[in-house]
Amino acid sequence: MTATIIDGKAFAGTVREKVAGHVARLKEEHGITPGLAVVLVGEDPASQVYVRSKGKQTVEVGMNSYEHKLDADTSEADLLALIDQLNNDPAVHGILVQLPLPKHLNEDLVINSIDPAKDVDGFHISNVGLLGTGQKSMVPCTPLGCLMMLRDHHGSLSGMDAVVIGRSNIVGKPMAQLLLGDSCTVTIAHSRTKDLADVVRRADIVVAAVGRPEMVPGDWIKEGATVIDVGINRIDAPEKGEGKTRLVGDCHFDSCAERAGAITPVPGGVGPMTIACLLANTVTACCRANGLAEPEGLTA
Ligand SMILES: Nc1nc(=O)c2c([nH]1)NC[C@@H]1CN(c3ccc(C(=O)N[C@@H](CCC(=O)O)C(=O)O)cc3)C=[N+]21
Repeated sequence: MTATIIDGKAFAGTVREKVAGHVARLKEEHGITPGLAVVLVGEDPASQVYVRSKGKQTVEVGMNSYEHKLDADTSEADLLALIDQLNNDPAVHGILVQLPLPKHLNEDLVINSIDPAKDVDGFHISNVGLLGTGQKSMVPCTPLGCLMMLRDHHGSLSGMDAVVIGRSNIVGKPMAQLLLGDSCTVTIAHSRTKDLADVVRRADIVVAAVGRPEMVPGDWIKEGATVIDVGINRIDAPEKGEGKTRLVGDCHFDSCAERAGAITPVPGGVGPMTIACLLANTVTACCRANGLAEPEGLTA
């Protein structure tokens, strides 16, 4: 079998169009412009790229973007004071604090100081609990993007065997909750899992989110399975010239594509959907804050 490529870049474009439509309606009918605040502490180059691209897309769909860049040695008190200010700013409907934070800052404390209603990353303990109990919450962007692509490809996911490789709070665990919510039989595998190859071979849906370049080979993939590759790893590419690099996923693309029924590429798969879902979550947060109907097709 040669896999269908799930084009996350194109799908993200359609999500952004939907978001733009809701933003236009919020402006015309209610005089409200959704606003997203992004806080970046320090100067990690990869984070700067991500924050810039996010700010650009926020403006492109008609929303307000507020960027706060703080020095790497910013104190916890100063960061918490900024979050408090954003929590109380009615023009700000979504707040994202770029992770990872510099070592001297307590990530859990910082995330849990964000108003859960503005927590467009869905990382606040309150949103984690709401998702785990099947209540309305803000859903983490990467898993939400993966779910949208899976639903689009399969329609119903009910009864499918899903294996999530990776148990992080930002991808693995919320992804498992969402798949369970769609009635999959869910296994969460990780670095201590015994016979990982055999566990993955049972899966109709494989979500790889470990951050290890090309660790899943094609012979782990059941014939016809759907592979969602969350990994974005930069590796050396001497074949492109000295000092050159390229992006690869957690799955070995060519061999997995030979066995899978469908697969997401890296780049152009989950990454663009993550940013599109951040915009979607901001519109959702804005609607909820104003007591308006949820935007259709943009929530879990
Ligand atoms: N609070 C917080 N929320 C996040 O959502 C968050 C974060 N912190 N910290 C960093 C990671 C990383 N992340 C990416 C999103 C999109 C691409 C993306 O669109 N990647 C392109 C490739 C980009 C390139 O060429 O380098 C692609 O996969 O096609 C990458 C990385 C969000 N993150």
